[in-house]
Amino acid sequence: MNDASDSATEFFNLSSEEKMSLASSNVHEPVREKMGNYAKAAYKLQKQLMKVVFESLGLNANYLHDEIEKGSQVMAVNCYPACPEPHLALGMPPHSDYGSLTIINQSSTGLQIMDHGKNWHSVPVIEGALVVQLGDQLEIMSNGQYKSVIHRATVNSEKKRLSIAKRLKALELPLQAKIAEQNYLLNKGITRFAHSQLERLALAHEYLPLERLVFVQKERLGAVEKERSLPFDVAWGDGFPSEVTFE
Ligand SMILES: O=C(O)CCC(=O)C(=O)O
Ligand SMILES: [Fe+2]
Repeated sequence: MNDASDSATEFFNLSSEEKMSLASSNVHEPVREKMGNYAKAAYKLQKQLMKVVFESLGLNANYLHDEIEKGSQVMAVNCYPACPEPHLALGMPPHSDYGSLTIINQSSTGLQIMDHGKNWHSVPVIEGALVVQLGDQLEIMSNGQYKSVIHRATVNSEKKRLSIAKRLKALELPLQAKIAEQNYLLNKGITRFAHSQLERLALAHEYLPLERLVFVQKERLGAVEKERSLPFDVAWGDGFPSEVTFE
């Protein structure tokens, strides 16, 4: 943990030229060693946590094993310089992460999460502790039993803040999870196809909380339905079977 934080600090203290000199397409270069070790350790932890989550849902601990192995891992190292007017600025706007699990290592307070009453709470920094956040994919997979947390990053007037966010997203949900996803989204008034479109939009625009995606989709759906007078699934369907049986 400390190695990764130190590497991030060292990196952001470099000049632009020095930063450029470290650019490479080889993720195994020695310069990446400390961060690479951290990424590996965080990935191991994420996989263990996914097992616990699946077990808590009454599923096999190895559920989605292959999809997780083949899924994507992104490590974002965020640097928020000190801001003279922190009440007027945000380091990162409110969003939920689109993957399953994110592990955050923050150098100082700044991460805030939103509760049901839409109040913001600061996540304390506890020496040696990491923050685990659930993302949209887990909310969808668990049919809403687990909630994707809406969070944001505030800035500080005196000191620069660093955070390392290690994200994990399973590749493609298998059929059973897709059914759950489809039902969940349908309950919210959104088709899976439209969700995937919106997910792409979210990726392109970096972040959009799930609730916001649903809202945007509903707005669009209203417009499309009016325009074409077609039933919900026909207007936005993706060929996903409406009835599937399991053994
Ligand atoms: O800086 C933080 O604590 C939050 C970072 C974050 O939410 C992200 O990278 O997705
Ligand atoms: Fe995030």
